[in-house]
Amino acid sequence: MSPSRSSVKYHIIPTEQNDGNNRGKRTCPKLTRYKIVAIVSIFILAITFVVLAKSFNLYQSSTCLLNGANISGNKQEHLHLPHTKRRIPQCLIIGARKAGTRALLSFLNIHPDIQAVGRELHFFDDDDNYQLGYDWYRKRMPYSFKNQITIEKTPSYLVESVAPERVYMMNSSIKLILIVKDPVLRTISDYAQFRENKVLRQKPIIPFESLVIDPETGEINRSYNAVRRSIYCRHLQKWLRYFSMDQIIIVDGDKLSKAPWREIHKVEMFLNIAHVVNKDKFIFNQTRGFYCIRNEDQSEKCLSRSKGRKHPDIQPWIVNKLKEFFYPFNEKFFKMLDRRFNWNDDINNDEDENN
Ligand SMILES: Nc1ncnc2c1ncn2[C@@H]1O[C@H](COP(=O)(O)OS(=O)(=O)O)[C@@H](OP(=O)(O)O)[C@H]1O
Repeated sequence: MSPSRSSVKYHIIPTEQNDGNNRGKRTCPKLTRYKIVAIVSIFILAITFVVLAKSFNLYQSSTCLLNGANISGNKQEHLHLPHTKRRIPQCLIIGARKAGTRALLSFLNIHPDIQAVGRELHFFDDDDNYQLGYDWYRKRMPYSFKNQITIEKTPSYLVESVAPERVYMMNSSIKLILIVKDPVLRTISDYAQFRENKVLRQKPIIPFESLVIDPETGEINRSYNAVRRSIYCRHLQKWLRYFSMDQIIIVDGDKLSKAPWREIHKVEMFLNIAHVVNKDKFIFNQTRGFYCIRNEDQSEKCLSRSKGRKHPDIQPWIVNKLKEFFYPFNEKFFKMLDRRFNWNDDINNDEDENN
């Protein structure tokens, strides 16, 4: 006989939820609440840890860039770390063109207290750029911490007459770096660049002689830009109308090629920053004939191929003529600095300064 529906008895099986006093209520026992609090706390701690680790990592990688990987590029310019902002430079490399300005900037940029602008911004010498204002200029600076010095280099600032006053109006206490090399070598280097550009564009090459020698007088052509740029005393004079000599450091470009750490040490002192860029930071590259930056992994970072290019052979009589020509200007320059360079050492020139 099959049991009738009404006679079947169903028993409720007690469960955790519907058992005893707690029947029908969702409760959270004390232990579980603690568990939740603990899990949430661990989660928050983990997130904090990840955020901290990330910013530390970012800082490390930016230091790495500063420590050498950034010789010709300007990668860190785009790194916007917390507490950094773009600042108007507190220091400028004003020239001289072809004297080693790029090497100087790149080597200084190894220093953690320095942020260098990779590009030449031509702000103070180019009217169109200057019209764009300080904000345009500032926006082209790399991000920097408060304690870091921003440096910009544009070698034509040295020779463009408008530049000193404009720089002074922006910051009268700015620090200026002028790197110079033997004016004869500098003139030839200037020509070598001009010549290479012609070759690359497949344009006719004008010989050095026809540019540097005035065909009418047979003397040095003073209006040839490569010559004009090497008359350092004239350009420095214009800067000294606005700035005192203790705001300007003169770097020896010839020495910078041979032992960069020595010249950089002088600049570190001038900028009141610790001596960091020592000999260990460089490797001599035999093929290039120049020092390159030693990266942390011991690899080297050299300047681009446009630096240290082969110079054309210049006839000795032209070289001698150039030496004689620059002699009095060099003497004047040495007097202004109260310091001599060896550029005039092999010349017997009894003439008084006549320029
Ligand atoms: N370490 C290192 N590597 C390569 N080149 C070096 C270095 N140190 C100094 N120099 C010299 O720098 C010269 C180029 O000068 P600038 O950088 O001022 O040139 S520019 O005005 O920016 O075009 C360049 O001139 P050239 O040799 O005529 O090419 C070099 O002599």
